[in-house]
Amino acid sequence: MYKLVLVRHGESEWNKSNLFTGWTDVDLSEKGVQEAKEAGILLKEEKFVFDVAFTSYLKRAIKTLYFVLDAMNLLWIPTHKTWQLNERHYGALQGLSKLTTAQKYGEEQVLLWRRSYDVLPPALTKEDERYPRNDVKYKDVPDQFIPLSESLKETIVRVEDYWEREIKPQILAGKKVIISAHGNSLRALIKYLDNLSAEEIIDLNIPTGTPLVYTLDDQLKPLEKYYLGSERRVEHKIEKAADPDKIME
Ligand SMILES: O=C(O)[C@H](O)COP(=O)(O)O
Repeated sequence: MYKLVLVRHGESEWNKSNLFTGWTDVDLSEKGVQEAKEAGILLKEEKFVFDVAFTSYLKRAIKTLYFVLDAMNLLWIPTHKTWQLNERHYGALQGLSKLTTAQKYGEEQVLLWRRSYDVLPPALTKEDERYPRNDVKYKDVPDQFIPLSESLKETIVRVEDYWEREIKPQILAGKKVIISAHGNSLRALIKYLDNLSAEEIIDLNIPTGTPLVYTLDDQLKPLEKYYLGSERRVEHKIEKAADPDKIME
C-alpha cells in the first residue's frame, strides 16, 4: 500500500478576481499564501512526511509547494518541476473574466469550456503574445507539445505521460510523494487514477490549498481518498472552485 498527496495551489490573484488563468504565470494572493501555509501545518500535524515532490512550471504551484514544505521542515527534499503538470491551457480565454464571458456566451457554454472532457476553449494564434513559445520557460519543449488551447482530454495525455514515466516509478520504489499542481491538471490526474468517465469528471471541482490524500494498492489503484481539514471548510472551498462568483467568503 502507498500514500500519495495532491494539492491544488492556494488562491491566486486571478482566482481572486475570477479570470481565466491557464498558463498565465500569476502569483498567489495573500489568502493563497495563508492557505498553502495552513496545508503544510495540517500535513505536519497529521504526521505526513515526503521524500520527493513534483510541481509545475507555474509560480502559484511552486510557491504553494514551498510554503507546504517549509511548514513541514522538508524544504530539502528533491523537487521536480515540469510543464507537463501545468494548468490546462485556456487558449484565448486567458485573461478574460469568467463572469462577463458567461454573460456573453451563456453559462452553459462556459461550463463546457471549464468542465467538459473534450471541448476545446477558443485557440490562441501563434502571433498572440500569450503563445507559450514566447515564454523562455518553454524553450526546451518541442513545438508539437506547445498548446494554443487544451481540453481536459489533451491535458490528460501530458499528465498521464509524466505520471507513468516519472512519478509512478518513484512511488513504486517506496518514495513518499507530494504533487502541487492545478485545478485541471489535478482533475486530469484524478480522472486517470480513479478511472472516471467523461460525465463523472464534469462535477469534479478541486478546492485550493487543500491536501487530497490517496491510499493506493500495489498496482497503484486507489483504495481510499480524502481531503485533510474540516468537512465544512472543504465543502465550502469545493463550492467556491465550482462557481467563484456565487460563493461569498
Ligand atoms: O486556469 C484557471 O482559470 C483556474 O486555475 C482554473 O479554472 P477553472 O475553475 O475555470 O477550471
